[in-house]
Amino acid sequence: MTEPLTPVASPPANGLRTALAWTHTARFLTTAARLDQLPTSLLPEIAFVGRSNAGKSTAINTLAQQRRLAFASKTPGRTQHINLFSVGPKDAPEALFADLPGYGYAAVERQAKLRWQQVMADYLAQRRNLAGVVLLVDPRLGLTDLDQRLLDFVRPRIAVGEVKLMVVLTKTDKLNRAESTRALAAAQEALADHVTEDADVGLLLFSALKRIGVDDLAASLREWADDCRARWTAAVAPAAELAAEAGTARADAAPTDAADPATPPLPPTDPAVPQP
Ligand SMILES: Nc1nc2c(ncn2[C@@H]2O[C@H](COP(=O)(O)OP(=O)(O)OP(=O)(O)O)[C@@H](O)[C@H]2O)c(=O)[nH]1
Ligand SMILES: [Mg+2]
Repeated sequence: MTEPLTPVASPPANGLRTALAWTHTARFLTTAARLDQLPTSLLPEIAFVGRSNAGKSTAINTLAQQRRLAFASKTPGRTQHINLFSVGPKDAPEALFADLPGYGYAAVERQAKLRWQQVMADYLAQRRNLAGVVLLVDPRLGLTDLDQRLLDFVRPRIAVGEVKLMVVLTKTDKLNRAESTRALAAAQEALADHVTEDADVGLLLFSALKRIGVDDLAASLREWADDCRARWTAAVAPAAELAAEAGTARADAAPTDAADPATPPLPPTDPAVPQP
């Protein structure tokens, strides 16, 4: 039986504090204009996606408790690269956040739109260490066709639980209680298709301005990262034992994004190292 989609529940207060302390460690790692320019990483990566101006960069800044870590702006289309941030101890990062360019901004010329659509499609379908997608949605617009098309790129990975999904309704400071309730119900309905037995799909009311949902989002992202690392370690441990028994080295086994995306990534044994 498929569980109905309910808004995420808050974990205990001490868990929230440690999760926020964890997201506060976010720092810039690198930027890339194309998928093949992104460093291969063995760390769980969490992508922030959504329409232009939805509040992706602001959400990252709020989680990081920094004003200008990710470049937020009133002008839509500001983020034009994939920007990566590492999270966790400096000498042993535990996850990456990826701020992706927004879509749906009318003034972007057609060629640029098509190019970015391809980058996003490739990223969502092929990025091997992708652990979760945070889809930021302006509740006054709801989930649009573009949002659904974006989700379609990653739908098979969400359906089997390989990639988790959190839909964050942003700027709820602009809504009254009744509007928030309606927005939640509409999003639940729009997401119904993605809720399968194995999928991990969450829904959250959020405001960077009023700090609504910030703690809960931090807690979910931390849990995703921990869960992913544990799963990857468990998946690889038997293979590593066999390899050790057979005396084979595993140094050449690092995942690449060109490889079969269905194969689970290897566990993060090393911090993310940008590669040329
Ligand atoms: N009232 C309110 N405004 C917000 C909130 N979050 C973001 N904004 C504003 O929305 C605008 C867009 O925010 P960004 O974070 O730059 O949006 P983005 O999704 O990164 O946009 P692109 O980089 O163009 O894709 C800025 O003016 C933010 O100040 C919020 O929670 N409440
Ligand atoms: Mg941005």
